[in-house]
Amino acid sequence: MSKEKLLPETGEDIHAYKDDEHKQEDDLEHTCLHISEVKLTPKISIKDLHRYTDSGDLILSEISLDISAGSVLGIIGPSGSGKSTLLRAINRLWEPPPASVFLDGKDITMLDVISVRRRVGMLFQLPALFDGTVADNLNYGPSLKKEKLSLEQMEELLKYADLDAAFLSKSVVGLSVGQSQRVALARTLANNPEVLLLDEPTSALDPVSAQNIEESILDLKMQRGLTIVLVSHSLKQVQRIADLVCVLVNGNIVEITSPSNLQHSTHPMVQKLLDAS
Ligand SMILES: Nc1ncnc2c1ncn2[C@@H]1O[C@H](COP(=O)(O)OP(=O)(O)OP(=O)(O)O)[C@@H](O)[C@H]1O
Repeated sequence: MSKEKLLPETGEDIHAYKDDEHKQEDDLEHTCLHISEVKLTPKISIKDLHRYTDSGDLILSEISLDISAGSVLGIIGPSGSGKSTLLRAINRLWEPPPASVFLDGKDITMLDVISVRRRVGMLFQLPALFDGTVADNLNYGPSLKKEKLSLEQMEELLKYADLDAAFLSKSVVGLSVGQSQRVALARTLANNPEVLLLDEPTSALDPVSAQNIEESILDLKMQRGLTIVLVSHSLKQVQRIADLVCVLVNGNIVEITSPSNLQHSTHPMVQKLLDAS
């Protein structure tokens, strides 16, 4: 139906119509603003995060960065530069100062810690599994919510972790470090996290398994829309899979850039990392 046919005949009503039209435009503007605001809110936002040891030594200094939803942030830097400490702040493995780490715009110190850890899953460098079978381990998180994974779901989780379905009935005792690390990845994914924190997830893997895990990380981003923060010692790995690279040196961010731009960095540590890679 055309607008002309809808126009009322009296002047007063015309104003009413125009007001209505403006209201609709305003509503539309509001909706658009709302949608763009939602899109612009980073999944994780870190503002002036700092940490000192009990003896007053600096571990992290004034760290600020935003991580977009559905992206992979790679964190690299020399040993002891604060990478794991930064990662651990994001799911409150240590308590960051108030208003320094935000999840979907909410200060994580104001959220229930269990729900933060469910939404933000973490895979440790040396993961500890519970006694029992691989299936028991996968079901641990869901069982806390009185849920049980189907065989199909468990197989899918193992696939992301580059493990064969035959592992489900195996006891975790006797698994190699690399296999344990992959079971731990599947167990983390079983909680359906929105964010995945990975602390050197391929450090104990052979090159082929490492490549498969890298592909899984990209699948998790593309298929499940996960936001992923990856700490790695391999600059090449970060360049292969990250959307953004953050370089930490002595607890400070010295560079945040795209993987392709990293080579243009003038920071000596970045040059050193590039030369060594
Ligand atoms: N709870 C703590 N108490 C005292 N010192 C700490 C604590 N946590 C971390 N540190 C120190 O802070 C520094 C950064 O440690 P962190 O593990 O974050 O570094 P990293 O970059 O992940 O190192 P790596 O690459 O070797 O794993 C190190 O010097 C470490 O000894």
